[in-house]
This record gives sequence, structure tokens and C-alpha cells, in this order.
Amino acid sequence: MGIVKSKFLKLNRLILFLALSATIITFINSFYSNYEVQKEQLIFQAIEVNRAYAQKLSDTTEVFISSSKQQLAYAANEVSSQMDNDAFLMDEANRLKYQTDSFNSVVISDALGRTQAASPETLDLVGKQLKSAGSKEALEEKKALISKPYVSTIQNLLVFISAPIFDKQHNYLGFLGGSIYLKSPNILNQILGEHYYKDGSYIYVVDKNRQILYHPQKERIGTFLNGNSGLDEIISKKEGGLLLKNSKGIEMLAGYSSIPSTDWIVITQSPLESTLLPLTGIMEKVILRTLPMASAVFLFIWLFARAISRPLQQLAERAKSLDSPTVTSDIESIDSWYVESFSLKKAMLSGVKLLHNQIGDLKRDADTDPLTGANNRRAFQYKLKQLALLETPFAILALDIDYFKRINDEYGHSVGDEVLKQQTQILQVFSRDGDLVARTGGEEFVLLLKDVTVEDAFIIAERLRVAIAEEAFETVGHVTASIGISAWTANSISIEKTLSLADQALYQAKKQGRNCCVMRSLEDVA
Ligand SMILES: Nc1nc2c(ncn2[C@@H]2O[C@H](COP(=O)(O)OP(=O)(O)OP(=O)(O)O)[C@@H](O)[C@H]2O)c(=O)[nH]1
Repeated sequence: MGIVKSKFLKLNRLILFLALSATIITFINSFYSNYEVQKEQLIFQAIEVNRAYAQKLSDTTEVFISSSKQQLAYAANEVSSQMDNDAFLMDEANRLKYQTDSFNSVVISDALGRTQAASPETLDLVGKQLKSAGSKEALEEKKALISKPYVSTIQNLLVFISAPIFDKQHNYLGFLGGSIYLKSPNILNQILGEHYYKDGSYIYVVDKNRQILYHPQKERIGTFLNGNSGLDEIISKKEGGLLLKNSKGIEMLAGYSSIPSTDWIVITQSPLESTLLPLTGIMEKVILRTLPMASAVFLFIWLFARAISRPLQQLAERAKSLDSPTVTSDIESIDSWYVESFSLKKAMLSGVKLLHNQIGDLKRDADTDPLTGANNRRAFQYKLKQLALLETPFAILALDIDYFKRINDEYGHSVGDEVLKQQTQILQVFSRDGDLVARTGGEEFVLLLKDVTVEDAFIIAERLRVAIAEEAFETVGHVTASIGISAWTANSISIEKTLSLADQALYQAKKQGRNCCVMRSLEDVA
């Protein structure tokens, strides 16, 4: 036999599916939110660290530039009264060059741009006309200056810091300037260059014209920065942090801060990818920590849902066997622990009670003769089958009222009905537990006697006959009846034959003049 697949899902599976999807969705959701929060946090922290670091470097550089400018201003003041003293000027130039690492070269120029002193002496500039952009700017502006980066006559990329020299009457006497070679070792790239991280982080410095003043890749110093997605924002805001794509298209988390006295901007940045590397480990931990709770939640939902579905399933199961004799106690034993299932259980119990009552009524109606209340032929046949199955011996008294037609004719049909009812009552008196009184035809009755031999049945039939004859029937007075008797035992004659014998005996009784009993036994068959 093939298994018939139902198109409906089982409640248990539905609940399992519901619990599982609820848990998975919650788990994914919490994992995703966690991931996003952690990612944001890491990005925010990296930008903030870079910003703070860029600020620290710009502050340090600012201090260095200010102190360089101060040194030059101080020296300019010193040399103002000694502009004719070449030895003094040379000493001063050397002192500025060698006392600190601030400058790669130092020059002292007169008001016409002729070099009065230069250090290191290898530059061989003394007496020569200065033509560099920084020198020209210093001569024109006659004030303290920091030049844009430019390439000097001896092919050094440099910035030039200068201080004007005035005499006491404030006549312009020339300038004193220090060069910082951007590609050579000096304090500036010591400050910036020591901070190069292995995780791909690096620092670079640009001016507001996008020219690179410092970069870990030396060859890029002096070039202009292109293709950096964040540079416009960096130049306009001067202070802050952002996610940008560098000139190679790599996503970088950058912090930046400008150096106020120069308008240079220090940018420190680290690759987004390496910043987010710890995320994998963090998320693994999140999963490991969330899993036990998620499993516990799943188990709880599942068990709880099962507890909800159990009474419904049990009720549904019982509903399949409402005809079972134990169905009421089976339903009563179901633990309906919440209101809805309890109401359902109550409704089912009422339904079962109603159903059983109706079945009882129908069964009674189907087995009963409506006029007399005695069993009908159908119930009689059923009883015969039962006794035969159980091999219980029995005797049959087939009874017919004598001249009943005359009663009907003389007193009317309804009086005849009353006689039939009274007759039934007399038969009931003779019927014990397990016996059966049935009306099998118009005025024909049967009394079925369990575990009774044909001889005993005859004695009972005689008593019955006498009882009927002595009964005072309403309106009609006395009535008699004829009785035919036969009996059945297992392994003897068939039931049909037994009935037929009783009928034959009754016929014989009628023939003998009525109001008598005739018995037919097995011997009569033989
Ligand atoms: N009042 C009434 N009469 C019925 C009912 N069923 C059958 N009868 C009548 O019962 C009578 C039976 O008559 P018969 O079979 O001739 O038998 P009888 O007159 O009793 O004569 P014997 O049996 O030979 O003694 C008929 O007149 C039927 O109409 C019933 O339910 N009520």
C-alpha cells in the first residue's frame, strides 16, 4: 500500500520551520548589525587615530618651522650691523647651517641679491648673483618668507625660508635664507619619515597646490598629486578625516591637519582592507558567543511551540476515532493547558456526547417497533446472529393472537392496537435478562429464551398462554393466543430451520383449535 502524501503540512513541522526561520533570521540580523557596527567603529577609530597623528605631526612641524624662522630672524638682526664683515657673515652662515640640522644650506645676500656668505662653502656662491625663485621672492617682498617648492640652480628640490635684514634706520640690507632640500636628509623628513607602518599606512605632505613635499616614495616628492579622491576636501577643510581612494585606486582611511604657517597639509592614511582585517576575528567571536544563545532560543521556541501544538494534535487524533467506546475518557485525559485548547476539548466532549446520544436514539429507533415498544424483526435477527456466534443455545416461542381480525372488526383498529400493546407487556414479564421480545408481524410475536431447552421452553409457553388467556384486556375482555416452540443448540440444525420449526408448530397449534402450545424438536426434523 502506497503512502498517501497530504497536501497539508504537519503542525509540528510548521512550528519547527517557524522556530528555525525565526532563529536564523534573528541570528543573521544580529550578525549583520554587529558586523556593520564593528566595521563603522573600526573605520571611525582608524580615521580618528590618523587624524590625531596628522595633527601631532603638523604641530611638531609647525614648531620646527617657527623655530627655523626665529633662528633666521635672530641671525638677520645680528648680521645687520656686520654686513661689511665677511668673516662674521661667514661664521654666522656656518653657525646656522651646522648648529642644528634645520637647513641644508644657508646664504646671506645683500639688497641686490649678491651672495655675501654661503654655507656649506662647497656651494661656491660667495660674490655671485642669486637667481633662484626663493631669492628673487625674498628680494621683492623684503619680509620673512617660506617659498613654494622649486628646483635650485644646482638641481635640488627645496623650500627656502628667509628673513629680511634691516639696519637700525630700517633700510633694507638684504636677506638671510635657509634651504631645506626636500629629497635630502634634514629635520623635516626626520620628523615625518620615521613613521612608516608595516600595515600599509603612510604619511605624505602636500601644499595647497597639490605639490607633494614629503612622501615615503622619494621620487614622488615635487610631483603634483592627481587621482586622489579626497584631496579637494582635504585642501578646503584643512583639518579632519575621511575615506578616500588614493592615486592607485586603493581605499584609504585618512586623517589630515594643516601646518598653519605654511599651508602645507600633513596626511596620514591606512588601507581600509588592513583596518578591517581584525573584523573577521571579531565576527568569529560574535558567532561563537551568539550561537549558544541562538540555539537555546531555538530550543525554547521549539519546545514551547510543541507544547502548544500537543493538545491540538491529540484532539485531532481523537477526532479520527469518535466511534471508539473510550473516546470520551481519551479526550478527557488530554492536558489542554491553555484556554483555546480547553474550549476545543470541551466542544469536542459535548459533540461526542451529542453524537453518542443520537447514535443511541437512532439505534433504538432502528430496533424498535413503534406501536408496542417491543424489538422489531431486525433486532430479532441481530440477536439470533449474536447467539449463534457465541454458540449460546436458545428457544423460540412464536406467538400469534387468535382471531385478531375479529377484534379489529368488532371493536375497531385502535382497540386492536391496545390489545397488541397489552400483549407485549405480558411477554415482557416472561422475558429475563438476555431474552428478547419482538413483534415480527401484525399480531405475531416472538419470545426468544436464552439457554433454555425445548422442553423447558414448552413449560414457559404454557404458562404464557395461560397468563394471556387469564388477562382481562380492556374493552375486549379475554383473548387467547397460540404458541409454536422450537430450540437451537450449536452443531444441531440451522437457525433458519429452527425458525421454520417454530412456525410449523404455531401452524399446528392453530390447526389443533388455537389457545394451545405445540413444540417441535430435532427429532421432528429427523
Ligand atoms: N389493530 C391492528 N390490527 C392489525 C395490525 N397488524 C395486523 N392487524 C390485523 O390482524 C389481523 C390478522 O388476521 P389474520 O391473519 O386473518 O388472523 P386472525 O384473525 O388472528 O386469525 P387466526 O390467526 O387464524 O387466529 C388482520 O385483520 C390485520 O388487519 C395492527 O398493527 N393493528
